[in-house]
Amino acid sequence: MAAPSVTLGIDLGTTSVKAAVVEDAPGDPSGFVVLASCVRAARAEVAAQSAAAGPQAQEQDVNRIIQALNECLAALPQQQLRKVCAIGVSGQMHGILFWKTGQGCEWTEGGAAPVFKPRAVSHLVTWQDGRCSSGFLASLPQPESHLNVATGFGCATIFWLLKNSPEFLKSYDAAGTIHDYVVAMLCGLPRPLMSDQNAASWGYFNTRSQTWNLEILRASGFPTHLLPDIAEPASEAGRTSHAWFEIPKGTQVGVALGDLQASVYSCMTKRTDAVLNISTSVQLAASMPSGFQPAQTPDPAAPVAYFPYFDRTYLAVAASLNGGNVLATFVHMLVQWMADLEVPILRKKEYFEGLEVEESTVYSRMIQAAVRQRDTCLTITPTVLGERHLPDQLASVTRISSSDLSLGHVTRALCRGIVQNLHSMLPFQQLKEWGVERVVSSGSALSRNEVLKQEVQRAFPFLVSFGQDVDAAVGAALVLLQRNLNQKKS
Ligand SMILES: Nc1ncnc2c1ncn2[C@@H]1O[C@H](COP(=O)(O)OP(=O)(O)OP(=O)(O)O)[C@@H](O)[C@H]1O
Ligand SMILES: O=C(CO)[C@@H](O)[C@H](O)[C@H](O)[C@H](O)CO
Repeated sequence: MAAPSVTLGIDLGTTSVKAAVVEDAPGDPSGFVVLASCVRAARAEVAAQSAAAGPQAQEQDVNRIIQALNECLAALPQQQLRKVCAIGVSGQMHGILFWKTGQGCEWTEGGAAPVFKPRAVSHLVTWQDGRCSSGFLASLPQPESHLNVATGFGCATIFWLLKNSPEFLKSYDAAGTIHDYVVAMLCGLPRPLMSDQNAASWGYFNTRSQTWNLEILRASGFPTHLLPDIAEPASEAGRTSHAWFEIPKGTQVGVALGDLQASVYSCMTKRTDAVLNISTSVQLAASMPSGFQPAQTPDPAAPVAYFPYFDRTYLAVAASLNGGNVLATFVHMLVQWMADLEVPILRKKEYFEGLEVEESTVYSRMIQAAVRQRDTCLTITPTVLGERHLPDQLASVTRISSSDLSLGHVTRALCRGIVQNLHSMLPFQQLKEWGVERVVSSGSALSRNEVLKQEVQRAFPFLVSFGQDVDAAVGAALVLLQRNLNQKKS
């Protein structure tokens, strides 16, 4: 049998959903070609289901995420989808949604294309959720894991719901990340499967033994039946239970990856590469030598964490919570100010409190202004979400002089601040000590922002090569493609 070579990759990000159709190309230097790709904004933010979650809550409507996914699939060339033999999925890590087994979705096959729609599902409580205060986290049992537990991690969210909304939890009997949910729905899985990459991102998971901390969790009354079964990342989760767009029923679907690992996989070609991804958040990752094992107890103050990669290897990662989302917050603030001041400009597509504003126009004007403003003394520490190792250190602006207040100055200072904040977490010189020779970058917040690119070039003591904006989707496809090719060879 021919190895499946046309593979669909999907990345369910915080801001956008991306899809890419990738084919094996032995003649190409990279070994593959991207036949087609598509990105759609999810615009999924919603008010929290529980009022007790407070203003720090961050939830997304799963219907809107799946709608963006459907729009992506509909926009891809249907004749290429017909050739898809395998589907790899990745997405925003740490977050959690709940559903009722057997009722998580409904398939409609009568319309233009067969699709599934979410049914008995909760909102997705995302990795940006801030409902678990430092005090609440300190009250939780100590995990038996090298990774600490932070707000926005699936298990912390379950603990919070157990305390504040126990009735809500009783309405559901399955849980997963958004990408685990999509895999479970595509295959009609009775119980969701989760890779160690995503399990580690929920907390209370031991990567060495590949098991959840069941005893510790049970002793605290945690509903352990909500924890998914563990399986190798990109191993076969199942086969599509229905035709999906033009993708045939019975197509192989891989166990979902974390978006961090998928982005890294798409562009780390050598062990001496480090990967810088700037999308909604930022990650700077370098691979640890095989055999490396992180210390078995978490260090809550450490800005660098070790995330499981493939084949029991680890990535050393500075995962900053403050990346493109900081620029997005600034854009929302400007738009809100324009609405408050009733400035009748930029009337086009998006509604904001009655005023229609095209956000992409705001992005392009502020980026152009900062391209012209090549330097600034204005200093912005952009940590509006805090950091996992410093949750209470919020953003600040210093060295404000009356000559440095233009849009160009502020945008340049914001972009510089994002890069400097990352540098404070993992000094770039450290990469050299780890043997890194080159930095490859990914993420659309970077690929679409010339000023951010300039600041990256300025700060890194390396050549930085810039990638495309659908990297995690390409990575999700590639892992599966290469796994299938290797299985064919062996
Ligand atoms: N028109 C634009 N021009 C430049 N940058 C933009 C524009 N629109 C959004 N952005 C930036 O892109 C970021 C989102 O990037 P991206 O679409 O890669 O996110 P994502 O893949 O959903 O994120 P993640 O993978 O972290 O979940 C926004 O936070 C914002 O900073
Ligand atoms: O940015 C994300 C989602 O859009 C996250 O999944 C990050 O990848 C994650 O927070 C981080 O990289 C690891 O903690």
